[in-house]
Amino acid sequence: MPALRVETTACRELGSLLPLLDESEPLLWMRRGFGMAGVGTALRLEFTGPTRIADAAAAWQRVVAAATVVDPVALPGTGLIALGTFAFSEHSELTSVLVVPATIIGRTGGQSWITRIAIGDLSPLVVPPSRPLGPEARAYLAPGALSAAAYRDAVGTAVTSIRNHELSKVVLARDLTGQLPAGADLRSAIGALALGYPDCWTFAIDGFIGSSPETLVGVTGGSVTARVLAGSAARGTDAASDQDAATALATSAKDLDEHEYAVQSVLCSLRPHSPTVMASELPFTLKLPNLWHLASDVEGTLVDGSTALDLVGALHPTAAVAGTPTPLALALIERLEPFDRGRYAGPVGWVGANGDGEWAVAVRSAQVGLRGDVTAYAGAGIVGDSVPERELVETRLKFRPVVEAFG
Ligand SMILES: C=C(O[C@@H]1C=C(C(=O)O)C=C[C@H]1O)C(=O)O
Repeated sequence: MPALRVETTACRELGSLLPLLDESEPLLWMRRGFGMAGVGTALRLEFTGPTRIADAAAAWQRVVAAATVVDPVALPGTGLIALGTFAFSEHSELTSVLVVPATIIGRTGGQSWITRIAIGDLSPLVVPPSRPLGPEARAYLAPGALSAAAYRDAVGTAVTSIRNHELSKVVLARDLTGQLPAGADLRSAIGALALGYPDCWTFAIDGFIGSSPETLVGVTGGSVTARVLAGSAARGTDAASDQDAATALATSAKDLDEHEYAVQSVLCSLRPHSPTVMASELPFTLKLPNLWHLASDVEGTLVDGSTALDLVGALHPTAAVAGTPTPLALALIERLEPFDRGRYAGPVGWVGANGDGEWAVAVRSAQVGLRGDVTAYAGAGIVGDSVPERELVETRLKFRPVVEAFG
């Protein structure tokens, strides 16, 4: 493992992180304008296959052990960090990566910082140039391998399997594809996501961009948190119908069922690491610009010194994006989805030298290839009462952030 030199320096408030990003290789983790932007790459590690997350956790320990870190700021996100994105499936063709940026610009409410990272000598301390965002990165996204009709059929097949008691829940996705013009500035699509969905985690790593409302896991100083989302409804068209939609969601037996599977999968995976981990008794309704979601916050204290990456490995894939029981749900996904999900619904986030980190479930996302090809996926949790047409409409609403960002 190369020996990284790392130095964090406090700096004046630098304003929006977006103009600092590289147009073609943006690196970002941000919520409500706060977070980290990366420029350049000091180290890139790639992983594939069933042990991709465990391999990344082990590799990260070796990177940390070999690094020399000077970090007088000592806040979450300062010092040595890697941004990461993992493929959903162990069979995925797409690589999972940890990227250690060469320069990180970070900001929280009260503090901004610059971290320089290099294998040899550190570069002089300079603020990366701020460049105005280019014209909109427009791509028309159309159905890919799974048409709307084929998606309804797949949902119908899944409902039959569930009613035959083969499994309890499966999350089925469909795909949209499009093409960006040459030289498109990805930062405008990322900016649209960040502006439209300020309470979500907006990310950009290795061409994978999105704005996720769902925390897979957060680790800070021995505490673990997660926000489970499952169960969705369209927003109303006026205040009264919007309230009705939220109330209907909060009392829908179908959605509460779907949600409970997701909460139980997270609690079961975390319990070995945090025996006292708990979720709120009832889910709350989380309001996003495009949807209502049923949400539960989970909290616990870690007893075994697990790092954020260890817990990512323990949690992925949750029932919010795979189903219950997990192996049967994954097998049905493989059978009914005629595509590789890539990093969609996989873990995306960052890990620090002390193992702290924040990871989201990479929904509301799109992968941009080297030739500007865009692939996006959105899915819905299917249970015995699911109606194919309604699930199709739900995926349409879930595509909205990405479709509008490229629109
Ligand atoms: C699968 C997606 O979202 C997940 C599924 C949800 C549901 O089925 O209600 C809600 C939030 C996410 O956990 C997606 O956005 O593609």
